[in-house]
Amino acid sequence: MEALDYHAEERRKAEFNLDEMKIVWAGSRRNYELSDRVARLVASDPVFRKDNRTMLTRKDLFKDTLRKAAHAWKRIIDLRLSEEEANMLRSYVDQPAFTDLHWGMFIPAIKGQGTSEQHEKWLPMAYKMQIIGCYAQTELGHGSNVQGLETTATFDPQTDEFDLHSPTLTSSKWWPGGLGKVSTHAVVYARLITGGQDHGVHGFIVQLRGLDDHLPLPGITVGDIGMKFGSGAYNSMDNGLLRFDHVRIPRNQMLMRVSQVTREGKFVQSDVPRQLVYGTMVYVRQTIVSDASCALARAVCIATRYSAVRRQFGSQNGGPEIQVIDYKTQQSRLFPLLASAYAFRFVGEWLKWLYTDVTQRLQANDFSTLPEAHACTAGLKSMTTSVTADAIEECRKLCGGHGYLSNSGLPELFAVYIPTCTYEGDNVVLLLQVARFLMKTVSQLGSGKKPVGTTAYMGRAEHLMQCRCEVEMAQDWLKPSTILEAFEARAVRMSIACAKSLGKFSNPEDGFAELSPDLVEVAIAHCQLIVVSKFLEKLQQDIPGKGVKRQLEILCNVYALHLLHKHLGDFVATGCITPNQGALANEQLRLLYAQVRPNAIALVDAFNYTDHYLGSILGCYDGNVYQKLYQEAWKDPLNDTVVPDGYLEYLRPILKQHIRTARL
Ligand SMILES: CCCCC/C=C\C/C=C\C/C=C\C/C=C\CCCC(=O)SCCNC(=O)CCNC(=O)[C@H](O)C(C)(C)COP(=O)(O)OP(=O)(O)OC[C@H]1O[C@@H](n2cnc3c(N)ncnc32)[C@H](O)[C@@H]1OP(=O)(O)O
Ligand SMILES: Cc1cc2nc3c(=O)[nH]c(=O)nc-3n(C[C@H](O)[C@H](O)[C@H](O)COP(=O)(O)OP(=O)(O)OC[C@H]3O[C@@H](n4cnc5c(N)ncnc54)[C@H](O)[C@@H]3O)c2cc1C
Repeated sequence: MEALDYHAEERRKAEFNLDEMKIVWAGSRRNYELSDRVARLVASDPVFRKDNRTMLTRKDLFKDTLRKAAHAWKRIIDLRLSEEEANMLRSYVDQPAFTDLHWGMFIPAIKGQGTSEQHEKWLPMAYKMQIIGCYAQTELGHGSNVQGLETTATFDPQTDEFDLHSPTLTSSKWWPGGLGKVSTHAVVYARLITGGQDHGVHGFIVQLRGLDDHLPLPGITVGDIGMKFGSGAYNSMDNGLLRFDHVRIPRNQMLMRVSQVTREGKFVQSDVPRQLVYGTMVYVRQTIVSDASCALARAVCIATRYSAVRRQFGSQNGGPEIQVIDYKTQQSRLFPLLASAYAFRFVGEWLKWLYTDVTQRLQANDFSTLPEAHACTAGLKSMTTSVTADAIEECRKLCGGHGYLSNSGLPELFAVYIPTCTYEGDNVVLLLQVARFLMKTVSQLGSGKKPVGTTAYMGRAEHLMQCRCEVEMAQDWLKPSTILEAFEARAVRMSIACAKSLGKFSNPEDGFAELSPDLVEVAIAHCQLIVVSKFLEKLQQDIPGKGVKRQLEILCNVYALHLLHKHLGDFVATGCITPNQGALANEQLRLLYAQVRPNAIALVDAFNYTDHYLGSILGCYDGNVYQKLYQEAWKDPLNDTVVPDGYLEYLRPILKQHIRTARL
């Protein structure tokens, strides 16, 4: 008998080839097949069960994380999975763990900042997980201001060692994931001091725990920093604290690609830019952008499927009520998020390409594209995570009361996701980095230096400062060149206006501080332009499959026009469009929502998420929401007994007292 599918009718409405869309979402047929296979592997393995996660105590949750990580490692070895498949497997296990930091930061830090001898020594052990590492940069007193870190690494020429020390309480390392209970090693960021001179922050490989007994080595104090936001969620991670009391490490454990310390204690700065010490952050920021599309897609999948099942009001002649997805307000809140998920997917793909390109150039000692790579990763990390965090909460509201239930999957997704707005660079701090980059680009416009890459549009500032939007009818907003020019003109006009205001200050740094809220808006406008332009570029590609390209065009227009509507103030105030053209964009947006509507369920099916990964009753593939909610309620431990524990001690006396009082 065929399984019941409450979404069958919705699925029939789709106007495009779903299989081809799945391939577009995955990036290629190969990626799709790999990811599909690995997702099913995880979903069918009882060790990776996660439906009881939010009920566990911290200790049980942590042990469960260790168990899953060990089991994942066993599967990776047994099935001889490639590095790519192993990464997919860990992400489908969907439980933050020390392994994220080991593979995601410790190894990349050694790869990016270590010399070839250091690679040979450390990487094989790390790849086999004979050592487990973390990334220990942030301290109790400083996270954003990396140059303000206080831990010291003082070179002792007598012994050819560094002496690592935590001179103050605020110099205690605080937050590194995997540090609290697991890591045997860390890349520690500390101020390098030779011959009494401070050379700024550098990375050092430091062993923290014994490889036989797991006990902290002498001079090391290490532990977990405590419970974090929400239940389950990021509490599976042992974010840690760490103090050094004159811990000695050999000289060759300083990561020496960027600068070296010789046997005599001489500091040598190579011609590699010192910013490469920050290289691991650039790498992780790039991965965070792709992860944002996954998290956003997950929330949107849940809210879309549930919105098609949920009915409220409007029954006619005893017929069914209206599906809430048919309310225009629901569509105007949901469909831009659906479009954003696709937009972030494509910009994530492009950013991966940019990162690969900059890495290849760095290997060939070409550092020219590093500033742009930094600005793009910082800006897009900031923009996509802020949007996604807000979107998860919006999706919860789109699911009404049931969205607040833990088994909707949304509360835990929110709790696990929101720290992305803070870690790997606070989002505002990162946008200010983008703004600095933009102001520098504007200041060089007159110098004959042609802006390239994502700032190439600034080279057409003269035209963009005075161009007029030619939209006369709603459908004129469907022209890609019209959309692009509006976004370019808005970004350049906001940048130049800010640069002019900055010029009024005698001290540019004072100006930058004073105007920082405006500068953040400039950075956002620039990042939105990047996302819109990369979506439009994607549509230039040959995209096979019936109706697939058409759907993507609709989503791209929804993405761009909803931003235009949301930031209408910017577009009108800078004179890029008139208020009437803004109204036409909104009119077009409504028409686009109607075109998305019949395809909405298929567009979230294209994410190809298993029910296991989604972890949501409201988002389950078959849409059998009510029955599952009802069954699930009875599984709650509170329902193990009919009369709750504590009744005799606390409830009964009150109830009885009430009777006595009533009798008085
Ligand atoms: C749900 C399941 C999840 C599963 C995930 C699975 C896998 C994912 C894989 C990996 C992810 C792994 C784990 C994820 C989880 C948690 C990880 C969290 C880890 C952390 O959380 S780890 C700590 C991160 N902590 C920060 O993120 C600190 C932020 N703070 C900074 O980053 C800097 O401190 C800054 C930039 C604010 C100021 O720094 P500053 O004061 O020294 O610099 P200043 O402003 O003076 O700039 C001087 C010149 O350097 C240029 N410049 C700056 N940065 C550059 C860079 N990165 N590259 C190239 N150039 C750069 C400038 O553009 C300028 O250039 P110019 O001179 O040309 O203008
Ligand atoms: C879950 C989680 C995991 C983490 N994992 C790791 C890890 O593995 N390794 C590691 O080293 N670190 C880790 N961190 C630390 C993280 O990288 C830092 O918390 C982050 O970089 C933000 O720095 P901060 O805490 O100093 O924030 P602060 O800089 O103190 O931010 C506080 C406020 O000040 C504002 N602010 C700060 N500077 C400026 C400025 N110049 N201009 C305007 N506003 C400003 C910010 O916008 C923010 O609103 C983790 C953090 C979390 C939450």
